[in-house]
Amino acid sequence: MSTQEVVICNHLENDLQKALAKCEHDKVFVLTDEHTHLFCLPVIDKFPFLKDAVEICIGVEDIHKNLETLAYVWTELSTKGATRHSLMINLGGGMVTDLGGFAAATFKRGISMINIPTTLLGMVDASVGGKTGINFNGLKNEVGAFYPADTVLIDCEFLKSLDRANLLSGYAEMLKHGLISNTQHWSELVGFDMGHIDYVHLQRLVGESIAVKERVVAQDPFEKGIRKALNFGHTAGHAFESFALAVGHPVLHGYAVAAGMVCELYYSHLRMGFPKDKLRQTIRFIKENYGRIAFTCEDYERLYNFMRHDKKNGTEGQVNFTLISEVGDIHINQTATQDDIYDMLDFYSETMG
Ligand SMILES: NC(=O)c1ccc[n+]([C@@H]2O[C@H](COP(=O)([O-])OP(=O)(O)OC[C@H]3O[C@@H](n4cnc5c(N)ncnc54)[C@H](O)[C@@H]3O)[C@@H](O)[C@H]2O)c1
Ligand SMILES: O=C(O)C(=O)C[C@@H](O)[C@H](O)[C@H](O)COP(=O)(O)O
Ligand SMILES: [Zn+2]
Repeated sequence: MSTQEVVICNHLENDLQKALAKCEHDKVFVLTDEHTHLFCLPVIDKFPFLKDAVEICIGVEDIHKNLETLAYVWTELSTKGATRHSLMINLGGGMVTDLGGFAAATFKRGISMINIPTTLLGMVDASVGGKTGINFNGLKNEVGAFYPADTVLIDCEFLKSLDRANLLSGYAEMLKHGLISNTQHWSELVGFDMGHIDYVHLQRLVGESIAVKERVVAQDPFEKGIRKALNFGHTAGHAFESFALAVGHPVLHGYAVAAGMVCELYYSHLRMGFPKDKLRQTIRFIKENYGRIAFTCEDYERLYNFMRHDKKNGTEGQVNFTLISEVGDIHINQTATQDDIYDMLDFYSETMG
């Protein structure tokens, strides 16, 4: 996989101009969604070097991360003169960078791409590392490609217009990075006051979080092994997310991952001896900030069936998890039975009230 440059910006206009100069291109397309069109596009569309850029705007949130939207983006590229030498700027959260990334990966077999993430989740996770894709057949990220952006530009100024729920959603992935990295980073994250956000402190934590992700991706870009650490909380989390979407009460990705981490930390404690005090402290933080995902024991089989589609599963049809025996001590390819999974769901329901 080609290398990707992540730039923490101190002057977005200059940094974007440099990133564009690195990729020879004939035409620039800017992908936005209806919110980033309003809140974020005005920051960049005044840059003189973007005066001829063509905007493609799509609907918001995961309900639009689908084949129909992807086909719309392909159509816009095709009819508005994109060539193999065109360049796409994805300006948005993970939904835009995932779908836009997959559009860029596939249009004429691949055009250049720059990510400008505008959500916390986009900055610390989705825009970095090359996973792109769409939801399909009711399943999260069922179709996609590894296709890293040439450059990722991080400008935390965009966070000023982001609502609290989406800040928390991104923070859940930061907490995941804490759990898979080191106790000091984890401890700072669970001690952070989400009630009164200190943006200067948050910006430093963003930089550290991106570094955790970059380190893991550099070791295993195609998720053959250790990259599965970045999927901690996602076997259960994606099942919650797909289930919530299917029953018509979508939840934000990070909220589903936070719930998934409760289940998978509990199982890490049972199977791997993850320490009880850290389990309690992490769950307390999640309970206070994220509340509970709604499901009953009648839904267990459906949730289990979603987990059977997880990409980390082996060939034998078992459900695989990434577990941790301590903060930063990662155990990939850990199988759980259907009973184990029902036990995790019982634990979640009892603990989260
Ligand atoms: N590729 C990866 O490695 C990876 C990692 C994590 C998550 N994801 C995917 O990312 C998606 C979630 O991304 P997300 O949480 O960024 O959600 P999102 O992209 O849906 O954005 C959340 C909301 O915030 C709005 N928004 C974006 N920037 C804004 C700003 N600066 N000000 C105001 N509003 C703004 C969006 O329009 C949207 O309504 C999911 O599809 C998830 O599966 C991918
Ligand atoms: O970058 C990775 O690797 C991740 O797993 C990051 C996750 O936070 C992210 O949600 C990713 O999109 C999940 O991918 P999937 O392969 O489980 O669909
Ligand atoms: Zn995720």
